Amino acid sequence: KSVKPDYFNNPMWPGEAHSIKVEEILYREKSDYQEVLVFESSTYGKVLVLDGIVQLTEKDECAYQEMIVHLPLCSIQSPKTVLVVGGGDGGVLREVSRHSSVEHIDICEIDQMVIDVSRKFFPDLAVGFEDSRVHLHVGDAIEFLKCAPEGRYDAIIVDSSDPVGPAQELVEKPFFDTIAKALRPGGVLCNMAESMWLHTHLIQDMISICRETFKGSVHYAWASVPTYPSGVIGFLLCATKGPPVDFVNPINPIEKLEGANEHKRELRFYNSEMHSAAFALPGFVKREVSLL
Ligand SMILES: NCCCCCc1nc2ccccc2[nH]1
Repeated sequence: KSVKPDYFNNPMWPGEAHSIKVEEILYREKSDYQEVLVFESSTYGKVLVLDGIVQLTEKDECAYQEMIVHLPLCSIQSPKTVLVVGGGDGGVLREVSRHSSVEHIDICEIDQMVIDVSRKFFPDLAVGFEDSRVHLHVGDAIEFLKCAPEGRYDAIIVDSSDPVGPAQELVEKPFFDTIAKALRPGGVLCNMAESMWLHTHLIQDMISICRETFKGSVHYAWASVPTYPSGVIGFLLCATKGPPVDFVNPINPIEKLEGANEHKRELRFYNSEMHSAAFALPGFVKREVSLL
């Protein structure tokens, strides 16, 4: 008899499970790293699921992709070299390419299957790979960053899956050390930083590591993503020692960027007001997560 999976027994959000109505399974294979699933939902468009965890849906991916990219890139004057860790669906690349000051984009994604699946089922995200500034490296970001030249990047964006299994190392101190080394002085890091409703301990751990590693500033922002557990996702923003970075008031507002809103599809979530508002935190977060 088939054993019903215990939906409530999962490491990231024990005791809760989320359901989206499936109209049709479009793809389901195991890569060398994870199970890759794509299905047509009845109300959120196509959905990408890795090892049972929703990574994105066509309806609300804009919130995550736009915020994780423009929160860092609009916080520095003229970003030129950018590294994307993960992000194999291409959505982050689509957003980075809105910035005409950017000259070189490296992306390091470990799973070729995610790239292939995105190209086939999520053309509006995979369009990011078509930009001539993009240089794709399929492999482990831990190794990639160990070999990265010192001070190479203005911005590094870590679009990882959850720190369970292979991505666990992406929230540990050695990895943050390699990131700090690869960033120029006053360079910025933005990485996915879980949910303030569910993971304040993990967020605190990450902030403590980052405060040690990035002598500059460390900030926490968040956005509403309805198909993520608890309905929100957080972002950790760090700046290396150097010209001070004001994350809350964008020095390089997207509204002033020529062509940022036309090509690739207009912005659907991010703007400078959402940027500043994203750093406003509830009382319980201020108490549980010390950002000083
Ligand atoms: N590259 C996609 C990043 C999101 C992965 C899935 C996910 N969704 C989340 C919601 C709350 C906390 C952690 C989460 N992790």
